[in-house]
Amino acid sequence: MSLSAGNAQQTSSQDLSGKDQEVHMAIWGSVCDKFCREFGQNAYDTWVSHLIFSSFEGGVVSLAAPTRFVRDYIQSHYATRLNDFFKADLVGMHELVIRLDSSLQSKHREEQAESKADAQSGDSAVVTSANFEGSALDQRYTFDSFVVGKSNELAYAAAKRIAESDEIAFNPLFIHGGVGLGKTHLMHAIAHEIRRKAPQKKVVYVSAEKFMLEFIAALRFKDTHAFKQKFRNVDILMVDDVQFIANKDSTQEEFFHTFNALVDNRCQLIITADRSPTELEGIEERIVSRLGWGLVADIHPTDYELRLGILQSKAEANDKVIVPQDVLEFLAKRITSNVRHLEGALTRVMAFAELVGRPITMEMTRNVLQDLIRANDRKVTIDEIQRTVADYFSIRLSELLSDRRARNIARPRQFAMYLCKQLTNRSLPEIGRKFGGRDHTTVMHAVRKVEELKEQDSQIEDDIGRLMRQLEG
Ligand SMILES: Nc1ncnc2c1ncn2[C@@H]1O[C@H](COP(=O)(O)OP(=O)(O)OP(=O)(O)O)[C@@H](O)[C@H]1O
Repeated sequence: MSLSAGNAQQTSSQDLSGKDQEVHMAIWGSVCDKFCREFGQNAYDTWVSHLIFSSFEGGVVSLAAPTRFVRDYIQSHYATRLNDFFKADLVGMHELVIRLDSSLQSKHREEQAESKADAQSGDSAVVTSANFEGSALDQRYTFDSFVVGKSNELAYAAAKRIAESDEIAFNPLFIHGGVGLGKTHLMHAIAHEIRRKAPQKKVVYVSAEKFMLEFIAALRFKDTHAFKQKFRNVDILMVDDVQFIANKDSTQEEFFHTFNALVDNRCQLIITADRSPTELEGIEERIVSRLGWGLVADIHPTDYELRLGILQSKAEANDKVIVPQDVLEFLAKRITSNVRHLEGALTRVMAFAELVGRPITMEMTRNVLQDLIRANDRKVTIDEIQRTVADYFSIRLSELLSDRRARNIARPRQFAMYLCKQLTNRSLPEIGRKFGGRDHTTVMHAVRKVEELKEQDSQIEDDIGRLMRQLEG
């Protein structure tokens, strides 16, 4: 992971010295690295890159932020995870403090002014070619490196069509799917391909978060004209993770007008989100309906064959260590959560083998990946729970999901909701939606009811125990 401008290495030298400083710099670098992996380069560039590592004293890590806005945002959105990352690397660390250091402000302002001037001149620091503006593109994310399977073939075909065709076949292209399944990869691949084939076309790729931040900056600098110019004067606009603008009213207003202007001018829009347009919460209806105007392509969770294909292509791209086929198969079988974790697992095993200078074996893989394998083993899906509960009580799945209130159907339904809450990370509204669009209060009621029943009735406790073992086993 490359960290831009070497910011990860920034520390306040007056507080640290010699070997300590080296160690702390390395740890800060590793924390930034983990942050990038979890939240992405955009979030890093926008927020964490402005922090300075000040000190580590008496178990307290102190970071400095240049402005109150940056500090508060990081505090409320990322501090918990930063804290976890530090704790994993820094023995004896028990608290993270982010303080305001106004002496950093002038530097921060200079950087902002620079990037603003760059944006206006079309020569921003993150511009990667004459026709490309926005956030930096990852060079690895191309169509060639994207492995196609059943779960992503529609999104892949649509992305290819947009990259290769001069006509607008559908507008917008809306790609949605769970975390780490390749949405950003496909967007970058489109941008690379257009850059290669039609260098005269102007392409802007931006995360929805960056879109919002630039909009806020434009309002602050009273420069919305430049903002509009940048986002409306393009051939192709790509907005990644649009769910981010949920409940951000002014940004949605601006996004709405940008959307309309681009569609009116017959410019291509490509948008991604973690769920379908109709499932987006906190986004205005007029935007939701527009998001569904063109082609909505979803990327489903990967199947075994696709995971193995991805692993094989990544292993082949590495010429330093050989990864045996049984290890690839083992990973494809056991790491099912998402492609980012799958890649991370392979990278970890390869890095370990390279460091210790030994060939990769199954035993080494199991040892190195203990935690990941355990985390994946616990993963159960809502669909599996529904099927298992329906089978257990000998009712049809359609009955379980229906509105029927008869006790022999309603009770298993409550059991299934309870198990979803216990065995998955899904929120109550998400669980409700998977049970025929029920409200989150219904799920909450079911969870409480089953908890009560378990206390009162040993048969029910027994049933729940058996179902849990069946699902986890
Ligand atoms: N089909 C695939 N072939 C090859 N690599 C893939 C595939 N799908 C995902 N990846 C890789 O998995 C990683 C995560 O993908 P990406 O960042 O595109 O996910 P995402 O869907 O945008 O996730 P998020 O919702 O977190 O933004 C990337 O390194 C990407 O290259």
